[in-house]
Amino acid sequence: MINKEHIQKKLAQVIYPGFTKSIVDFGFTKEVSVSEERVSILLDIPSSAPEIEAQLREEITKRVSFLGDFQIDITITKPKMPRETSSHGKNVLPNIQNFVMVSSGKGGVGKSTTTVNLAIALAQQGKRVGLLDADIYGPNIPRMMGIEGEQPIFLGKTIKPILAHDLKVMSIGSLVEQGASLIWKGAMVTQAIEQMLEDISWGNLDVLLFDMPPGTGDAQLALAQNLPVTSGICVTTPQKVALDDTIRSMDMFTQLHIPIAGIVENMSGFICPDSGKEYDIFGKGTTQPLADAYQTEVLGEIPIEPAIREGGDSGLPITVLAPNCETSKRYQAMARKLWKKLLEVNESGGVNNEAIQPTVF
Ligand SMILES: Nc1ncnc2c1ncn2[C@@H]1O[C@H](COP(=O)(O)OP(=O)(O)OP(=O)(O)O)[C@@H](O)[C@H]1O
Repeated sequence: MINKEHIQKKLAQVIYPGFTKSIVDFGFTKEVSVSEERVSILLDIPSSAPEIEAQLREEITKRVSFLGDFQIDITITKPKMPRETSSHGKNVLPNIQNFVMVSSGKGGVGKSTTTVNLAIALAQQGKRVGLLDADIYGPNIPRMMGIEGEQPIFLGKTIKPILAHDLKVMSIGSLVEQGASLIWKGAMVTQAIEQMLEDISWGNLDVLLFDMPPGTGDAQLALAQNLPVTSGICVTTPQKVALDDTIRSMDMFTQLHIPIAGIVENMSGFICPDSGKEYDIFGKGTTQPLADAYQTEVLGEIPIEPAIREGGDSGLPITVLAPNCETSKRYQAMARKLWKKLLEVNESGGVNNEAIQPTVF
């Protein structure tokens, strides 16, 4: 007679579509019950895509029916499909359900580090994630993701993103000659962003994150004009001198009609690796009043941690190298908050970028 453990073993062989981990490793199997002639399985998955549900049903039925002749009831709960009308205006990437713009008021605050770890945390939670490095003035995502020097594959006119740590990744750094983009201004930036959006074949994704150049410039405007950006995140550090730049960044989201998901306070305190004690080096908790002023939240406080820098330099981000450490848990919590916000934006009617389209004289 088969029991729950037999079924669990079979479910542990079912790989979640598009990933390398199983539905059991992801924690998507919520209940398994077995009676004489019936097996009931309850799954809770993070994707609303019908093809994922269909693939899972087929794969589970195939594996479990191998154990004997009984009825298999599979219940799958999933987030609601975003309404077709949830976004209005121009959208050049309709196969992607959500777009997240990660910005910072100034350079060097840890914007790329945050984007990479947040994207990985979302993928670890079973989302189909893409990461586009649109930082034309300092594209460093390839190094951080361990794909430096890897050449993108061209399929006719389109470019295939590179797969790394369960993400689809593409960087402007992989597409233009080193240093060439440093002198781009105005229309050239707009053109480059538009070209990148058109040429990369992402396939179906739950979310695409953009690592933007620091500041509030042409790249941000070009992106928001071409896609209904579901949410914006501002990365900052706790020093008071960063405040004005952060305000500019938040105002930009408002002007571009981008719903703000929240602020990330990076380099917030220092956790001593020897004692585990936390010290305030640049300060800590200073961004909460700003979040309140913009009626948003602090998505997370990430401490200064040597492993974060080492992870960035070696191509093994901390969320991959040490997924259970305190900092990785904070990135995980941040990913959950972001996902909740994206669902809320879609539920409440989505985003409209019509008002920011270029005016034709
Ligand atoms: N919390 C942290 N603890 C330790 N090091 C960090 C932390 N956050 C970022 N760093 C390191 O700081 C440096 C700058 O980070 P990063 O490149 O992410 O910043 P950025 O804001 O994207 O910069 P840019 O403006 O050049 O794009 C990197 O070496 C990174 O590894």
